[in-house]
Amino acid sequence: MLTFPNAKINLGLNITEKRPDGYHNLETIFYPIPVEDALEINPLSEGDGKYCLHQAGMEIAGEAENNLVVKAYKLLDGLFDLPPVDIHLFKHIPSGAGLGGGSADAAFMLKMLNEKFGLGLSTGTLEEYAARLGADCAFFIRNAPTYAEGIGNVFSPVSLSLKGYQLWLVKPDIFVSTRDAFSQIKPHRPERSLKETVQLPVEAWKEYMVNDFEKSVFPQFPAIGAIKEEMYRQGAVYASMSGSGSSVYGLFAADAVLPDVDFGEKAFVYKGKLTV
Ligand SMILES: C[C@](O)(CO)[C@H](O)COP(=O)(O)OP(=O)(O)OC[C@H]1O[C@@H](n2ccc(N)nc2=O)[C@H](O)[C@@H]1O
Ligand SMILES: Nc1ncnc2c1ncn2[C@@H]1O[C@H](COP(=O)(O)OP(=O)(O)OP(=O)(O)O)[C@@H](O)[C@H]1O
Repeated sequence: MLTFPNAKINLGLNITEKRPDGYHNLETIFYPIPVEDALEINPLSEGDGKYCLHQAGMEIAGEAENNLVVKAYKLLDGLFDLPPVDIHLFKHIPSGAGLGGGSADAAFMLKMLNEKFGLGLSTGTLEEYAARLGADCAFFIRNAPTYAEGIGNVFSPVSLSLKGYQLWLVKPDIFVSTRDAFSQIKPHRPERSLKETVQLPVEAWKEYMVNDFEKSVFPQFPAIGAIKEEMYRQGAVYASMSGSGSSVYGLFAADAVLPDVDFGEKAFVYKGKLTV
């Protein structure tokens, strides 16, 4: 069985307070985008292990047992004693990009195992299991535009469609540590909630919709801020960093012509139409 976990972007990201446990409460909107990994499971007949992970595409740091698709398998295996599986993961979504690629893989693995082995888990239960694997993971179960608060794990649906807009996404060859990015933030409540801001026309977002991480990340990595400026120079209706970076996206009108821009040899670049 084959599935295609997709990435997300953050539309706005307000970090509102630091919690006693060291984490931060925030509000953001997760929006699915058509940048995808490929993930396949087949019955595993050789050896006496319960899983075997084969990886291709972009490299992922860390051991196989720390891969979130393996963690997802182990979680359900612990509850349902699943048959052994052979896992193939083709990595196309850049990691450490604020695109939630690892979280997407984990959530899609849960959904695929549920279907393949007829576990009968409801969407709510899958979300609960996904949340154990990472705060962002649960979003990818429904995979629809979502307003998130708490530590990014308390969801409500948001009525919004960017279908038809062109997305230009650039992830430069720069690593931003999410933990460090959080540690440099002075949390505050925005003047108006993102829930209201997102209902404004997309043309007004530039003025009101903010990713709080930009304030600390751009001075440290000016090349990331420069990508956002380039997006606006090229006519973006709205541009922002996603999550804690380092990727930056621009939303462009359906008929805009997006030129070739050199963002560096190792930069990941995607251009395409939003489909939801
Ligand atoms: C900022 C977002 O990209 C928004 O989409 C995500 O919430 C970040 O999620 P992530 O990359 O999966 O991050 P995690 O691996 O959960 O957390 C990394 C580190 O960031 C800090 N962290 C994370 C989430 C949060 N709400 N408050 C925090 O302070 C913690 O120090 C944590 O140890
Ligand atoms: N299947 C996976 N794909 C990518 N990274 C994985 C995976 N499993 C575990 N990881 C680990 O998770 C880390 C973060 O990866 P991810 O692709 O989710 O990045 P991110 O863009 O920072 O996500 P976020 O939007 O949640 O900040 C990687 O550095 C890697 O060590």
